[in-house]
Amino acid sequence: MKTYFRVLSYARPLGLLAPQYLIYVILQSVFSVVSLGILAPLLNTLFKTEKVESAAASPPAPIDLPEFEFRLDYITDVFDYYFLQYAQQDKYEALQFVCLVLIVSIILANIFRYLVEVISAIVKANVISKLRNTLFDRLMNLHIGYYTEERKGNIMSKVMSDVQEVEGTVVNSLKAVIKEPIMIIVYFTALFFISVKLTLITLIILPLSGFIISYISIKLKKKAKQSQETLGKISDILEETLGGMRIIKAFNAVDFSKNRFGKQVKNYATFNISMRKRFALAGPISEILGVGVIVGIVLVGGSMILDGDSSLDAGSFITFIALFSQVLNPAKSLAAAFSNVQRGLASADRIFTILDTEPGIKNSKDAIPLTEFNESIELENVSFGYGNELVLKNINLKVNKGEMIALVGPSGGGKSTLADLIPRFYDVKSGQILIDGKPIQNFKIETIRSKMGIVSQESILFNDTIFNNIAFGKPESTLEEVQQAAKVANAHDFIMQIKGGYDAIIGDRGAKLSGGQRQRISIARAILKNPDILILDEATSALDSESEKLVQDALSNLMKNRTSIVIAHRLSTIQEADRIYVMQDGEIIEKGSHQSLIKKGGVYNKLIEIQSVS
Ligand SMILES: Nc1ncnc2c1ncn2[C@@H]1O[C@H](COP(=O)(O)OP(=O)(O)OP(=O)(O)O)[C@@H](O)[C@H]1O
Repeated sequence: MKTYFRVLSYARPLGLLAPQYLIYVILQSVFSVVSLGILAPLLNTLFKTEKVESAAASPPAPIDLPEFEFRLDYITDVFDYYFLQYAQQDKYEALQFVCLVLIVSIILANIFRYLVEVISAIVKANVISKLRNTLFDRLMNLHIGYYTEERKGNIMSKVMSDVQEVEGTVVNSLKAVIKEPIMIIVYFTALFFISVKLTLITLIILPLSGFIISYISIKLKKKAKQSQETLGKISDILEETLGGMRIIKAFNAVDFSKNRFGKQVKNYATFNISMRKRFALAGPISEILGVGVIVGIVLVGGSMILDGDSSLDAGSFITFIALFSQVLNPAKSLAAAFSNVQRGLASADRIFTILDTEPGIKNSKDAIPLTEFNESIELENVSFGYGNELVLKNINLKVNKGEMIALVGPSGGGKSTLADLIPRFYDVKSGQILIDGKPIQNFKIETIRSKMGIVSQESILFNDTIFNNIAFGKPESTLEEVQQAAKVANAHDFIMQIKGGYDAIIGDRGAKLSGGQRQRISIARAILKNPDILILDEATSALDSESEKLVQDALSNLMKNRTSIVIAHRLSTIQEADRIYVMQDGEIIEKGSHQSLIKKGGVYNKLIEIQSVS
């Protein structure tokens, strides 16, 4: 129930539509009832069983036009008045009169039905857009760690197919909460009006079918959840496979991938069939139960007529059955709406797990903007671990403004992790990071990041134009500015040779460019941003020597007059660094200039020896 109201809360700004919806639903049901209700006098006239004969239960139609009263009787009296006027003159005219009322009431009922549908469509579209946007906003605000823990495919399936499922919930819940109950109430009022006894009998039998249907729908929710989860796994595998197609083919892992995918598809099919089976049960069961109730009515009502019970004439009996068969539609639709809502709620629960995830890293309440970087960045006794195990232990490190420091050491030593702490992708477990002598938490995260440029090992490019990829951090840049940055990054010449130049689309993750070209585009992006502090995770992938030189020159241009923290894999590139920190197993084991570390003859010296041999 909580989930349900929460979904509906996304419709809140459309609250004004609610009264309209309510009015249209009432009018739709009233006109539907009227179109059937006029059957009784018509049948009685046609088959000459005058209503007047059953005078004990229903009074004869009044001769004068009745005065307005806010009562159901008033409407029937007005109708009876006109009907009698015609019937007394000519029965054909009475027939035409009834047909006219029938047509008008059916047209009106359908106009209101249309308006009801339009309102549900508006509410549905708005709720879904709002939910999807809120979900995306939340995903944008979550900390980086969330994405290493959660499966990407699962997140994607929540944003796409779960939201789609909730779409059904919105409409169905409007039906289940407002439309169908009103229809049922209006129909039952008419039924009571015709025969209290018969209506009471139906009221005893109907709840039984309701109970059976609700049992089925509760089971449905569980199945729906399992089915959506497997769908998440499918998109997970799909996303991974599409991203790694080259490797899959190179390693002849096509069959392995097919099996992995096929297994989940089979799981989904199994869950889905089982869910659909239950879903499909709701319709036939309610139909059978409904027919059962009608048979009961025919039996009881028929006996009443055969016994000469004066409270029911033939016309009213047939009208009763006709009306009751109509009441079954909203009742069935109510049951179906409930099972649909259950399916949607399973999806809504999954969506809300994302919305309820608090970002692990947030601005503190009194955080101030970091307007200028003037002195230094310092790590004091910093320890950090992704889980319980520490990946960084007691790190002390300082970069003064304008300096370049390098982090080197064996793979897995913790270099990238350390670099991730500075833009606050993660928070330290103990110790602290200081910017200009003040704890990093004092500053607003966005302002810290706006001072930093990050060039990662892997060039992260988007399937867009070269211009947009370079201007990514500064969308308001002019073409001249972008070109200038590209020139400094040694990228301008190759961009001009590509068909379309800066407007060329570079393919998924920059697939249409070479490795070196991709790197130079991401360097151009960092140059355009013109950050004070540069965090550079040097690419490990080997480039040919010409491309390597172009990239190195671009990087040197980028580092000029900036404070840089460079994670170096090729030690030849960092000999000019002010300080080199050698990291191993999460600790800084050596520190100093290139020359002093060589002299020391420790781990750094060994690394240099290994690299000069290879
Ligand atoms: N998201 C993560 N969750 C859990 N453990 C992680 C995560 N990222 C890295 N690690 C672990 O942290 C340790 C340090 O990794 P890190 O990537 O910082 O090393 P590195 O020195 O940069 O290595 P490389 O030179 O290979 O890039 C490794 O043992 C790694 O397995």
